[in-house]
Amino acid sequence: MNNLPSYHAAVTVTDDVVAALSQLISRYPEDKVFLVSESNTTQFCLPVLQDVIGWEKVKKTEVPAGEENKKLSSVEKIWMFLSQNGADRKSLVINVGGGMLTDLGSFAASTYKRGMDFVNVPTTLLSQVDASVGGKTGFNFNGFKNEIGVINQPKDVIIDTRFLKTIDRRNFVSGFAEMVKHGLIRSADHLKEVRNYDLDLLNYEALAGLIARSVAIKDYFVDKDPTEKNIRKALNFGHTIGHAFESYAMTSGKPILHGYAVAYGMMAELYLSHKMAGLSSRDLKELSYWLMTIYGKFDITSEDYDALLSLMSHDKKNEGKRINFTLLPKVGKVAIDQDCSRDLIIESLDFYRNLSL
Ligand SMILES: NC(=O)c1ccc[n+]([C@@H]2O[C@H](COP(=O)([O-])OP(=O)(O)OC[C@H]3O[C@@H](n4cnc5c(N)ncnc54)[C@H](O)[C@@H]3O)[C@@H](O)[C@H]2O)c1
Ligand SMILES: O=C(O)C(=O)C[C@@H](O)[C@H](O)[C@H](O)COP(=O)(O)O
Ligand SMILES: [Zn+2]
Repeated sequence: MNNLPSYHAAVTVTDDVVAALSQLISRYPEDKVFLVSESNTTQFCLPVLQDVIGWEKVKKTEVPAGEENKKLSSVEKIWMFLSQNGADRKSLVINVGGGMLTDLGSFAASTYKRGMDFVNVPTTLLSQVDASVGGKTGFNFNGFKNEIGVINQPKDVIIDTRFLKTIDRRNFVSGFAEMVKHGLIRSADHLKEVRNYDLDLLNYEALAGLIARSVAIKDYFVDKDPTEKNIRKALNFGHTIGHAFESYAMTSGKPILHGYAVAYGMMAELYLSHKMAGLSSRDLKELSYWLMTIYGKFDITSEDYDALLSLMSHDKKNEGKRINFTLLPKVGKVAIDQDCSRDLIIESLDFYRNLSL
């Protein structure tokens, strides 16, 4: 078990989630521990936790799975469960799921009676390397990604790669995109080891170390700027355009996974990095092409540009009417608070659309 250095929350990468959770639960009154899962993690993940000490006393609820359920009514269901089962400010919520679930459950715990302790047990690659760590919580609202939320740190994050053995390939590859992002924004060496990871072989032993180093990069930025006033925006590379793709796909009835949306966003924002921040044309071509070989493309036409630009204008990093980006002068270096013009964003969407194998 290795505890990564952290700001408020321990981040524990372990091969024994049962022992880690048993130890944490023992610190709370036995009738004050509550568990939130979703339909898939109830099926695939809760059986792993049956031997947690005190498990039979843990009160459990379940919300429907899927990004489309990362919404207010799911939060209300969790609040009602907590309220009807005697949760109080000294209670603990255990969130067992991917990023959709940990965002929802963390928000519900952070707002119930103005806040109770919660621990995240991430069960997807994306949540293990990104979503469960750093305290961003919340849900989608009015067609915008993470429109409602707070930043509030978990008491602990318990990462056990055994949960990853039941996620499907597309969701594995989705999480891989955030690992690529961590390499791009912080470390050429980490990017190299991520790119060398064989997505067809899936070596879980090697993966645990990769996850620990990826989470450490997220931890580095969160530790420096927990409330995203400046350098934490590095973690948002690919997201100004990526979130617009994700929201647009959702409303057009053909949802795309978050990591795929981020990969498409990174392809376009690499172009902006070249034009605005000095990324070499060699790196632009090589990196955008490599991403496309893994993620393919999200089909858009120039007819979609106005809707996409409107979605980008809602990005939470924006100030006034300017659309704010985090860009990449080179691999391992970021340039935050880069405002890009409408025309240049359209150029980046043209670049993205013209990418081909
Ligand atoms: N708070 C943050 O810092 C942060 C960071 C990145 C992403 N996010 C959010 O996270 C969400 C994406 O997270 P995700 O990719 O984990 O999606 P997800 O939580 O929807 O999980 C993906 C799919 O895998 C299923 N699943 C989860 N664990 C499983 C397991 N062990 N075995 C089998 N199936 C399993 C889920 O039911 C779902 O169908 C988005 O809403 C994104 O906005 C938040
Ligand atoms: O933790 C952060 O900060 C991030 O930006 C991590 C992102 O990967 C994640 O998708 C986050 O939810 C996006 O934040 P948002 O503020 O753009 O909604
Ligand atoms: Zn993300």
